[in-house]
Amino acid sequence: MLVLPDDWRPQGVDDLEPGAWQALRETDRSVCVTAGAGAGKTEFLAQKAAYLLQTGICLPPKCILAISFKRDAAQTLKARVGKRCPPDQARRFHSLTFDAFTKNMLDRFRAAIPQPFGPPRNYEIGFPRRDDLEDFLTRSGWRDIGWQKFEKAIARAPLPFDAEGIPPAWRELLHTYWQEQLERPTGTLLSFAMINRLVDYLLRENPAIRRALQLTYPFVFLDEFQDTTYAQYDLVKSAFHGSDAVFTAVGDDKQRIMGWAGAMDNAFQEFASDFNAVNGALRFNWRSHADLVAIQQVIAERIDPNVEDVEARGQRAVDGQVAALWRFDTREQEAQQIAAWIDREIEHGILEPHDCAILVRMRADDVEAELTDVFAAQGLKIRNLARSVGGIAIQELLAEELTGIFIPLLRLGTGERSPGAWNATQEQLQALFAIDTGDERAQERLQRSIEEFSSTLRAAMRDNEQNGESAANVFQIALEFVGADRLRQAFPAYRRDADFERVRTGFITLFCECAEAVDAWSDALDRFEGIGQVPLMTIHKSKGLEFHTMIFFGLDAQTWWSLSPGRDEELNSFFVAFTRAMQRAFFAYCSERGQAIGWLENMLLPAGLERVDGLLHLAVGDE
Ligand SMILES: Nc1ncnc2c1ncn2[C@@H]1O[C@H](COP(=O)(O)OP(=O)(O)OP(=O)(O)O)[C@@H](O)[C@H]1O
Repeated sequence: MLVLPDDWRPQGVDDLEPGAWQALRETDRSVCVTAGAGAGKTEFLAQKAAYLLQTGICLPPKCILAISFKRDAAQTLKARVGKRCPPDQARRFHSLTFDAFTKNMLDRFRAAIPQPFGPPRNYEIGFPRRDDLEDFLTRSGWRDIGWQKFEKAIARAPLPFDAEGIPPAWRELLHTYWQEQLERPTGTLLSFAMINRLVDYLLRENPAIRRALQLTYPFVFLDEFQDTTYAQYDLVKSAFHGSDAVFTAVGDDKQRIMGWAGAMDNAFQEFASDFNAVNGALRFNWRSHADLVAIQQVIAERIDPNVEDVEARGQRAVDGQVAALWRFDTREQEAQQIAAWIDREIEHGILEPHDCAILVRMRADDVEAELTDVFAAQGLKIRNLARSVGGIAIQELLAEELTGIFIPLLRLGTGERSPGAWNATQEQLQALFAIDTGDERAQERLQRSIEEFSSTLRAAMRDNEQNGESAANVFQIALEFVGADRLRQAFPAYRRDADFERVRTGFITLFCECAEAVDAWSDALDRFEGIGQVPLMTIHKSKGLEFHTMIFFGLDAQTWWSLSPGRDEELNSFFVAFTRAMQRAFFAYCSERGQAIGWLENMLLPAGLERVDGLLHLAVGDE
């Protein structure tokens, strides 16, 4: 059932701000929306997708392509549209990361890439390190140019290097590098930067593929546009420039943290001029309350003295300090008192463990080792999202399609009532088995097969002792029910063996580990998802997330050595992390580890933050 555009209302939220309404109704020409942290950019894109699909402005078989930078951002967007639109509409919303989009294109149209650049089907994906590039440059007699400059040239130079402006000697160097990677005796090795160049070449050389892409996607969303690299932007232009595609680009210059990786200096201006886009702006912050927003603005002004005022829409739900600098004498004291503080907050019903994130500058594994026992003594469990399980980081694994399908599916076997898991399974399998929502008989058949599956799974979980072996077995039952082939066909990201195996192995590894650690299957699945655990992550990986309370851990001059004025991106990263807090943000450091960061204190103390020496008075339960 379609809705008239004038009758359409946002779903899941009461309303949108005026700027968002304007940008949502802009469906004939491209629009470029700038907005600060928590302004609801992701939410706005989800609402705009619902608007286009539910009003029929984007009618079948046309689809919307949404490109994000991070896997969790792409997943969040997809989930929000999935919640608001019936499956046959939600299926036409394709939310992918930039890398997933280019890799899908390569895997589908590899054969159309002109030789000698077309890679074989079984290429491997690699992340060349400094040593690899320096080794190549040394062998080629070009060491003096520096590996970083060469890395940039690989990422930027359009294939087949015949563009004006590329000097002949560079052409030869790049060509030799590509040939080496394509013809390695152990198999072709491509980086995502190279995949981008291949797809850009593919689109420039094949008007029919380009046209098909344009016909499929009359609407294209670009999330976190501030981090678009020159190479990614070239590819967007190769794919859509000159077409009727209507773009909606959203972003925030203050959250630009990928300059080191080649992000454009002035992405918004270039985009607005190339795609004749109108500008829009969002002024609200729905995430954080006014007291936190006031501090955010102090940091924002450091990044951009002309920053616009923001209207805080979050409601303050806590008493006492919402931000402070916590100073400790020793590391032991620091860990113990923070654990005691979190425990007390949980006891008072202010927090759930997973609402309180611990953010570190780097080396989350070391911090995990440092905190685990101290937290355990307090009855708390740390969930290190950066930890790798079977070759994939837990944070990445949790955002995988496979995880999204198998967690609710496995919950059906635990014997606990879970309408959420049942509905999620039904919706996902409906999409996976391509069942039409109007086909009642097919729906009934699906229902029956889910019932049969859940009783088989229940028996397997009930009749076997819960351990790693039985967990692997239970996962296998679920995989056979869904069908590995079907799954891999439905998700292009899993088509190559290596990609599917990496995720499958990661899932089994973590699931087995969780099954060993607790006694009930439902607890194992909760543990897998991080429910009831205190998340630990690096500030870089906090982008796009939000938490009730955040504790920046080890915020001393040594650990955060690079966070200094003049290092714009470090300040931007810090701003991104700080703006994840809905209610409170604390900065902890201890004298044993290093000095306080002077410039940070100089910025935050005048903004109203206090320095608190130790938290002992709080840990004993005093209010
Ligand atoms: N119109 C709205 N009404 C109420 N809540 C909203 C609205 N828009 C967004 N929110 C809520 O505000 C929070 C921030 O929204 P969202 O994640 O979309 O912001 P964002 O601009 O993408 O954030 P950031 O760039 O800081 O990651 C979320 O919890 C979201 O549910």
